[in-house]
Amino acid sequence: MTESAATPFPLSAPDDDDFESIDSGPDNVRDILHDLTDPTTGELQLSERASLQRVAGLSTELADITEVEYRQLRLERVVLVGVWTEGSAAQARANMAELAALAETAGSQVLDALIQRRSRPDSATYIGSGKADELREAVLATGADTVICDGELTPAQLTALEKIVKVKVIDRTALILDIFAQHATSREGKAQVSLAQMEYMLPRLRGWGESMSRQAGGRAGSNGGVGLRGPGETKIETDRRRIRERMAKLRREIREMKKSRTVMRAARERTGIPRLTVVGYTNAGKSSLVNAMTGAGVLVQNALFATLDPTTRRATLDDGRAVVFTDTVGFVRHLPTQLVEAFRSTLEEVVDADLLLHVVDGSDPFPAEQISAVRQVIGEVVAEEGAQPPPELLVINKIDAIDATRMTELRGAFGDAAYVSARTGEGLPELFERIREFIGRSDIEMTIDVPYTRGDLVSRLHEEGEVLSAEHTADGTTMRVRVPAAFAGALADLEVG
Ligand SMILES: Nc1nc2c(ncn2[C@@H]2O[C@H](COP(=O)(O)OP(=O)(O)OP(=O)(O)O)[C@@H](O)[C@H]2O)c(=O)[nH]1
Ligand SMILES: [Mg+2]
Repeated sequence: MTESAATPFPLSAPDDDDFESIDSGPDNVRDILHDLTDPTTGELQLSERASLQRVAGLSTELADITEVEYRQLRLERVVLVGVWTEGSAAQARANMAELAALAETAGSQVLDALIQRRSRPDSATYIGSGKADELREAVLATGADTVICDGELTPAQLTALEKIVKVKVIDRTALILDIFAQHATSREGKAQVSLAQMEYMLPRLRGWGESMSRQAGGRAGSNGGVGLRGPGETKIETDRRRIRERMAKLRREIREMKKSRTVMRAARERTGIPRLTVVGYTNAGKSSLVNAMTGAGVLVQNALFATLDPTTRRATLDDGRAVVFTDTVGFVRHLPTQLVEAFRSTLEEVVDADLLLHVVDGSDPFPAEQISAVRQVIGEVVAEEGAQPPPELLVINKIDAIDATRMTELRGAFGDAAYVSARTGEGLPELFERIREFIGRSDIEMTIDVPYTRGDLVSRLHEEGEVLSAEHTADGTTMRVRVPAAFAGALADLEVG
């Protein structure tokens, strides 16, 4: 066994100050990784490189195999591979279709997809070794430059599989991180994604580091101490330390950004305007629904994770009452834990909501799976915050795209849901009615005397509550109102009788 072949990640020496000027953002992760992997300076002992050249059209891609995950990876021509451990064949196919959609969202062209049925992923190579040879065939036949596995692989599995297929192998986690890196727009979002990427990268650096130090030890005849250690190991130690430092800095920055967002949120809370947070699986139509309900220009795209930063929009219900909608990042099966962690502060919007509108793509073949994936993430976030989950209203969207039979099935499965089409507007009045009903539940009816000097209160009453009757007197207006409990407290002084 050639140890050198197990080293797909040569680490070269970037100058110390390369790390100083990095500011938050996926670009910088890219820079760091580029620095770490500059193929012109490092110990490129990858014997496979020679064999790669046999692959037509790949000669310009040679540098890529030695580069790490993320942006500098050209995810252009990919073969997908999955291990099907449970569920029906249709579900397994749907999972692969989702992986294909994710890959395309990241900018790749999917050339082929292979699934292996087995009770659990192979501990050494994820798919069995026979299948790995087949995968190699598929890579050769299609001229793919990357293999994407539908799962989270250990660093050792990635390395072992890469050795067999001889092109870059990445896993679902790296793919999702990549998409998030491309889509993050706010400073906070970018910082969070960078942090998640580094968290993902760190143990993988270690994995490669270990294989390199073994190799160096072998060459030196033993683990010969300082003078005889391989250059790779020392380098990796430095790199890891720098990445840790960078992560600590990012964490501090994120904490600061979070503070200012908390202030903004507290201001919103004080108004007492009901907060509706729109959650759901990626591509379910959350942003479309927010647009349809508020007329706001929220980004809609037939792409996964189009929305990464929560957007808040105000809308007015039929009775004149104001509500605030927050559109959130979509969820997906096996959302990488690094990302759940990174987006925890953003997902706090979820915990704080008065009502969750859980949007579901009614045209998806397995809506129940999407629903449980979303609920699982919400459950984690809520548990972490030590809070109670807010009440949830299921909203089955895209009913324009399904036939009557499907509709009946859905109604059978999710009887209590609201059925809408953000596209055609069908069902939206009923949805508004459901929201109104919900919001009205905690209302308190009272009669108050509002002095003429309190014009501000009158507009607030219309916005946050309902004015049932108003009668003008010499000093002001006597009003019968229905208001949220929080607001009722502030009106106690004015209450009549
Ligand atoms: N047929 C149909 N398509 C819809 C409907 N609502 C949304 N879509 C489409 O579904 C795709 C995703 O819509 P978005 O609103 O971006 O979905 P999202 O849930 O915000 O997605 P992410 O932000 O990526 O998680 C777009 O192509 C929309 O045009 C609908 O009611 N009917
Ligand atoms: Mg969206």
